Amino acid sequence: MDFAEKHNKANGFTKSKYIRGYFKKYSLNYILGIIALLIVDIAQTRVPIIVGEVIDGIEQQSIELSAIRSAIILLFTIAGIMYAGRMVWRYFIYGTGRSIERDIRNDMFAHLEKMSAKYYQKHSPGEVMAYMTNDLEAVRLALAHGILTLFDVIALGTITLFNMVTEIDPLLTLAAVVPLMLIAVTVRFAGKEMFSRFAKRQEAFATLSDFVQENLSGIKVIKSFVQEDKFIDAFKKENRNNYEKNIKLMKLQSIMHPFMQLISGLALAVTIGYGGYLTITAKISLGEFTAFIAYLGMLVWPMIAIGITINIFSRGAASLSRIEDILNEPVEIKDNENTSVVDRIEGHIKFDSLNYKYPDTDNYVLQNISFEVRKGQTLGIIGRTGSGKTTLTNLLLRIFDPDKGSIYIDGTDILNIPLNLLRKSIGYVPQDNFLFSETIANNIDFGLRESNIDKIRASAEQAVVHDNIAEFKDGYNTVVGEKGVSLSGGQKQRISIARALIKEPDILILDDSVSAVDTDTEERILRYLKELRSDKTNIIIAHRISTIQDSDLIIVLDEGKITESGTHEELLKNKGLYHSIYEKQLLEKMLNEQE
Ligand SMILES: Nc1ncnc2c1ncn2[C@@H]1O[C@H](COP(=O)(O)OP(=O)(O)OP(=O)(O)O)[C@@H](O)[C@H]1O
Repeated sequence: MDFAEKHNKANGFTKSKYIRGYFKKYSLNYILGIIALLIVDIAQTRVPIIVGEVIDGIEQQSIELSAIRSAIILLFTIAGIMYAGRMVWRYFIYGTGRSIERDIRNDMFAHLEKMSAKYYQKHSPGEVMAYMTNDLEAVRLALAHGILTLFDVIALGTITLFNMVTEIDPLLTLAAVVPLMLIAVTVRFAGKEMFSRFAKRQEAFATLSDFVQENLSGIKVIKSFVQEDKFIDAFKKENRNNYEKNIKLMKLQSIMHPFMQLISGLALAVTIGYGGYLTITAKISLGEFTAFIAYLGMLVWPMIAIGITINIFSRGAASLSRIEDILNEPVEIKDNENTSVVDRIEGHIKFDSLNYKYPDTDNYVLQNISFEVRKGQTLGIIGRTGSGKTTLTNLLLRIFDPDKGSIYIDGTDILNIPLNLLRKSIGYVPQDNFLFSETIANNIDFGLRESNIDKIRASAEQAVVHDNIAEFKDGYNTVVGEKGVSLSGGQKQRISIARALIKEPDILILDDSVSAVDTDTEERILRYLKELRSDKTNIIIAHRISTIQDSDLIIVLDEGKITESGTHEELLKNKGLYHSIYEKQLLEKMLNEQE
């Protein structure tokens, strides 16, 4: 991006409607902060004049002690004003930056919660996290530090230059300021490189952190495959990269800082040379000369800050546009004008010639799917891995919407059922049964949030996990470790089942949810389901025939198509895929029993 483009982007920052809404909301804070800043700048630029007058008085031996006392009192008063003023602007401007950052983060999170699975397929968690951290940070910097330096540069620069020109000498001002401008130009252009090196350093650090995090999560796998040395070497590489990026940044900083000091020194040399001459030839007084030197010191900061401010706004604008892209991303799966006023779901499901393919893929993973399950019936789904079973349930939950064909519940197209009602009416036990790092009770109560321990316990009993939970020292208050590490796979599965059962959903979906439990426990769970949910709809996906053989309807999925459907007995008679899976599993069982 070239200078002009970036400059336009800087304008873009304040032109953004979204950010202008926040400027408006916090306008009073900004106004108070800027007023405080102006007062500080005005007070600060009085100091050299007062000191200069005292010096002149002393030199000409015309000053009274009482005048020195008044000058000291005035200087103290100015120091007091500057102290209070700096506190005020810090509070209002930096505080407002933090407030807007908090508000934007809330906006982003609320919007991200509405985004569909399709969105997350295109945007990785790492990318989304970068928007929520690095980009937001860049925007906050513009909102706080950027605004502050912008006004400070204008106010302090103008007042100081005005005082130098009107109170001391215009030509001396020109002679001293020209070298100082080199600082502004240097910061502006070297600053671009500095930001780029800074971003690379951040990136290297983020990669390093991700590496450590993944390593720690997968430490058991690493150890069991004796891969520690490989990971140590890979870590060294990442760590070296991080070191190099830091050194690159440091190198530039170590060139820039002394260079700026050199330029300030040059400006001072010019001032002392030419200003000294003007003093000796009595064109300006000694007091004015010292005041001028003090002003020169005050001008260094605005010169540095011009470049910094432009860079901060450019970066802020680029980050803001990325954040706005997220906020403007349309919510794909939502209620629409055709949403009907249904307030209850009975559970009669009908798939009608449904087809689905994932975004950015060519093949339909579901083709021409049609079947019907009535309220009170259980549907069993079986099929090889990758045959489309999970996809089918995700379409029912509207995690995705179908490309062709429809799904009806109680005769209404699910696209027209209020989304909240649809999802509230379905108890879903996903294959990867994710648990939150909270207590077991809260994990089970997740969809209800009633904190009714009797209900929590009852659903844990139905999921045959109560006895396990009772054995834990803290029982239902046991906090599930990160990603459920303290629980076995089977326990996690059954807690997820309890979480679905507590909702007493009209439709229950178990996606391969009893695969990690032994057959006796599985039988007990299925028995409970039969007793408790005989008047509700159940969908059970399984790889084991024993899990689904009692279903009212079983469908066999193969490469996205229903190749067989019927009851267990009917399917066995068919002698198709179902029959061959059955035979295989029967043989496996017999062999296991013989062992
Ligand atoms: N998010 C996705 N993007 C692209 N393709 C996907 C996605 N999720 C699944 N697929 C593909 O869709 C097909 C069906 O996957 P699905 O998870 O529905 O199968 P499944 O029958 O549930 O498998 P399993 O028994 O292993 O759970 C597979 O070929 C899979 O690779």
